[in-house]
Amino acid sequence: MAVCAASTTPSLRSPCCASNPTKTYFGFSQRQQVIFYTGGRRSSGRGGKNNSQAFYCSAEAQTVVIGLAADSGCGKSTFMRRMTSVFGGAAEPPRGGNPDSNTLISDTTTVICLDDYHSLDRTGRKEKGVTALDPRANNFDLMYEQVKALKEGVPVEKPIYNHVTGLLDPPELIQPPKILVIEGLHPMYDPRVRDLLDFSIYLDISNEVKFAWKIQRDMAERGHSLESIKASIESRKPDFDAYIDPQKQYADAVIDVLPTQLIPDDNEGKVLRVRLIMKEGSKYFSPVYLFDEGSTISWIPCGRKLTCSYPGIKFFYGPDAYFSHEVSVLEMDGQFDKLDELIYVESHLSNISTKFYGEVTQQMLKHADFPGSNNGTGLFQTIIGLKIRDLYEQIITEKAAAPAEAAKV
Ligand SMILES: Nc1ncnc2c1ncn2[C@@H]1O[C@H](COP(=O)(O)OP(=O)(O)OP(=O)(O)O)[C@@H](O)[C@H]1O
Ligand SMILES: O=C(CO)[C@H](O)[C@H](O)COP(=O)(O)O
Repeated sequence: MAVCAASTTPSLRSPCCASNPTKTYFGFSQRQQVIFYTGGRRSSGRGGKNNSQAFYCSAEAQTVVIGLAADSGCGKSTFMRRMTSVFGGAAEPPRGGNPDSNTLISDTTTVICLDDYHSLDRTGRKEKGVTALDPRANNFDLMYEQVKALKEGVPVEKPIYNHVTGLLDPPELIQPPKILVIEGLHPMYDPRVRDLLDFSIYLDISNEVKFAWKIQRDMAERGHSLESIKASIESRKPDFDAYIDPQKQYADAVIDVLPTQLIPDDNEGKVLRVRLIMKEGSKYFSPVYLFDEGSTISWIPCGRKLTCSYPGIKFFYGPDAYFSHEVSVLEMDGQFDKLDELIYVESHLSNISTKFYGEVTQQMLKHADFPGSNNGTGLFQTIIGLKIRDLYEQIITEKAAAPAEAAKV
């Protein structure tokens, strides 16, 4: 069957669409299936009812879908910026659209924020006494339908949750990208959505570190008081524990961020111990390793090749079990003094899916101003970005080979 691919601009529509001229709607052919959303509204009050309608033709699966789960303020946006940068080109909100859109589009990737599937707006949640983390405040049916549609190459009209006003805004048109990233509180919560994911990541930020980051951002940058930050974290905790945290058991990779063990009783949260937990046995993802695959290794690289001031840097690598899954764990405790010396560490890591020697270091240097660039958060986010590129290329190569193989038979 010919692939009726939806392209980002009507003029670039694939020949099969062009040869089936029909009325266009919002700039794409009505022969394509479009999942419409009709629940958004600008006015205040209770959350709108979400409906969807499906139209016409089908398309073959073509979009690779990545899930990124984490609590609010835990580094999802920073991770996304690192990941999209691996594919080149800047990620920007949809051109000419809602200035408060949460979507980021680049040549290869589209990142949608799952906050857009809140079914209750801020007032609605307050009236019902539920947090945004509560599944009752989210429309999982629509999330499933729209992620499925995009994965199948079908554009959707996705709602927008406006973080400035706290309201549900009119929807925006999302075209199927090569790589769709769904980031937010619940990408792995609903089993139907989970099954659509080709790869999933969970950012597991320990309470101590989450608190330190919240203070840094919400107190220093947004003028919130210490008490209000504490109260906000406490009020979210029961729902976080019930609905968000359990998703980590489904992730292909978890970035676990903990206080350092190099400074006794550290409670500043500035020096971090970061663990990259990688599930074994995934078809398109083979874990990174240090020195020797499958061995257990402790490595202190400080010395002439890596400048390390107090408290130094310590790596660990080895096999482990995580929610009864076999995993490999790569850990880095401490921070780099000179980012360009990271090349020394990179040269001892294998399976990092780089295209040339030093690509990890180059990516890290490119974004030296991003939070976490001097520690394991930035390093592991960059490596996962490269692994996602590799996974995408494997899937695309396999799909391209499939018709040729079938023809041979
Ligand atoms: N690796 C890191 N090291 C230190 N601080 C970090 C790191 N990642 C994020 N932060 C801190 O957390 C804040 C939030 O980061 P970011 O905007 O990436 O998170 P988010 O999960 O997208 O947040 P939200 O969901 O609230 O938009 C940053 O402003 C920074 O203060
Ligand atoms: O947990 C969150 C995800 O980012 C937000 O708190 C949720 O989306 C509600 O947003 P707001 O606080 O702007 O009403």
